[in-house]
Amino acid sequence: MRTALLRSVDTALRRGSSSSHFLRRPFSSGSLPDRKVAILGAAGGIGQPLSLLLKLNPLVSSLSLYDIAGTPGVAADVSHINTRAEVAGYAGEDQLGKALEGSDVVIIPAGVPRKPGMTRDDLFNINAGIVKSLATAIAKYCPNALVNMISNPVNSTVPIAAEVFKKAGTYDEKKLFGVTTLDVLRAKTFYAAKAKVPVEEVNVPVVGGHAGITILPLFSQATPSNNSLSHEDIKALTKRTQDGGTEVVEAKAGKGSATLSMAYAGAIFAEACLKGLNGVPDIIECSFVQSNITELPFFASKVRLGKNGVEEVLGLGPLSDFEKQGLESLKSELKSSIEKGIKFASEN
Ligand SMILES: NC(=O)c1ccc[n+]([C@@H]2O[C@H](COP(=O)([O-])OP(=O)(O)OC[C@H]3O[C@@H](n4cnc5c(N)ncnc54)[C@H](O)[C@@H]3O)[C@@H](O)[C@H]2O)c1
Ligand SMILES: O=C(O)C[C@H](O)C(=O)O
Repeated sequence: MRTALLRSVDTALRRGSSSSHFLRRPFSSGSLPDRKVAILGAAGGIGQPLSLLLKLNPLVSSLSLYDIAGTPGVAADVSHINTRAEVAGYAGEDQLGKALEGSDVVIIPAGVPRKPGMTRDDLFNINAGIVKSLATAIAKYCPNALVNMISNPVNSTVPIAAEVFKKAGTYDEKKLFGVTTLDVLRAKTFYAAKAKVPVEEVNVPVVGGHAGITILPLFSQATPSNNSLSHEDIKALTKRTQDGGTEVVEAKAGKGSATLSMAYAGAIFAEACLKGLNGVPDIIECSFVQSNITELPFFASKVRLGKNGVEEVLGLGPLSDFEKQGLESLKSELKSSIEKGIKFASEN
């Protein structure tokens, strides 16, 4: 029973991403380099399942779980799982340095989630300060780590972190990522159901940013293609992907936003970063990064990951007229969210 369960989890996880290999058994960690991953906000709704998924990942040798409180319990719990990663829990600001020291990848799901009726930007006032203080500590204790920003509003928190790193003299644009993987998972899931194609084979790039209309799925590039989808179908799929976060917030009715699907998305993206660091070729994921593929200074698109983080920001590829229109419409909102983050970091 246990073996059958593990096998089906394994298959599901591996199918979720072409690059994912969680739980592949048997695995040998003998030839894998040591990699420390820190999760900031590890006791939260995303942090806990994300800690579990990373404990299951053989690429992780050291898992550092930090939060303002509650992390010793989470760490003790996941540490009993018989996988490679050594787990340590750190609680409170005086332990943040220790949690971060030596990290190769830092994942940040720290901050408040939405309630029904709120936009992601409504979280700015609380989360901007949290992200700023955590970025300040990263600049001090692990300036070379790849930073995976999950905390919302991602369109502003990534520019905030960039400004903090610039001020500290540690900014490397190749090492800062807004995690938009959940948008990609949603686009794949919704497309597969509508196009009636096997979900594990689907690929759909999602570009732009991570809020409302700034989330732009490129269904014209979806594979396997399905030419029988109408313009109305594509419009509906686009809207559902853009509103995916809100769909979960409303269903949870005041108990937060996506946590389980986000933990899975965060684990996929962190694994892609680790594979890139380890020199595995052709690791490509969408992410919100410093970019010059449009006139905006940060933009989500496909990026190739390598030993130093972003190896190449890939272009948008051919867009349908509907997508071209979506791209033009998202620019002003995305620009002002980016500027809001930069302004906050420079004034505070
Ligand atoms: N990028 C995405 O696609 C995506 C998806 C889902 C949620 N999110 C965002 O992720 C964030 C977290 O969501 P959640 O559901 O896990 O919330 P949560 O409230 O369940 O957990 C957040 C955790 O952050 C901790 N925290 C607060 N301040 C901290 C600090 N200074 N240092 C360390 N930890 C701190 C809290 O103690 C808590 O444990 C929210 O901002 C949410 O909007 C982003
Ligand atoms: O929607 C939210 O507030 C959380 C997250 O950004 C999501 O897309 O699920």
